[in-house]
Amino acid sequence: MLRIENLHAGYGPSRVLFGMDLCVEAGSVVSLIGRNGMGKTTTVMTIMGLIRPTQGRVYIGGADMTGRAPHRIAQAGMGLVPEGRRVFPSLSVRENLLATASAKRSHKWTLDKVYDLFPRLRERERQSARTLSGGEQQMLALGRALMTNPAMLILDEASEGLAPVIRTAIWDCLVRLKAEGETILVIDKNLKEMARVVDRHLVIEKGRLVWTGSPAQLAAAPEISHRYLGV
Ligand SMILES: Nc1ncnc2c1ncn2[C@@H]1O[C@H](COP(=O)(O)OP(=O)(O)OP(=O)(O)O)[C@@H](O)[C@H]1O
Repeated sequence: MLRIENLHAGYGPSRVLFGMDLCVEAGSVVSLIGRNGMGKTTTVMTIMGLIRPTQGRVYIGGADMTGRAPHRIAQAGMGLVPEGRRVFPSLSVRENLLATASAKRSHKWTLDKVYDLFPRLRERERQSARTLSGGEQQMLALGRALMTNPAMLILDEASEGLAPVIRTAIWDCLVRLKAEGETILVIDKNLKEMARVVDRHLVIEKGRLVWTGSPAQLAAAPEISHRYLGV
């Protein structure tokens, strides 16, 4: 579904990615993990067309999408739940969800289906997004990404800064999405929760892929967690 090869990118003179590789097969859930500042968000921004790589390629569904504009990447099926949520604060919950709705690729995700996944959003349908709690805003950001009927979802730190009970609700939701066959790339720090849903971890260190394996393989290799994750 998504493949990046030998990606080099950064911010002006400051280089962050040094030959990053990554592959997410259709129907799988893959994590991108690594210490702070190693280039996870930069990888996502380059995939989404928000940063232009200086070298390397991004393939989506087999098509070379390197350097394409963000709206073209979204049309190609990438649904991003960005770090920091960024819902439209003055719009209602319902308006936020309808703002991104697209039935171009599939009709799978509708308002009703998102409300079934997150009943709290149905209850707060007419409330403006700015009045939602952090956890509810995160649910809204995820629901909004689903309303684009993406071929693949990317979640950047979706459970960051949320109360434990809300965090669990977000992970439960990812388990459900996986069971429905969604393809997901998830960036997070919570290895324990991720082990419930992730097929494969990808570990990034200084802008390149250094290790890949299942949650069980990672649990059996404490030196990897210690060296690359600082845990
Ligand atoms: N807009 C920017 N301009 C310049 N440098 C940036 C910018 N955004 C990020 N960086 C730098 O790029 C490097 C990689 O940052 P990135 O956000 O990709 O890391 P990350 O792995 O996602 O980390 P975190 O877990 O802290 O979010 C860091 O050194 C960061 O300071």
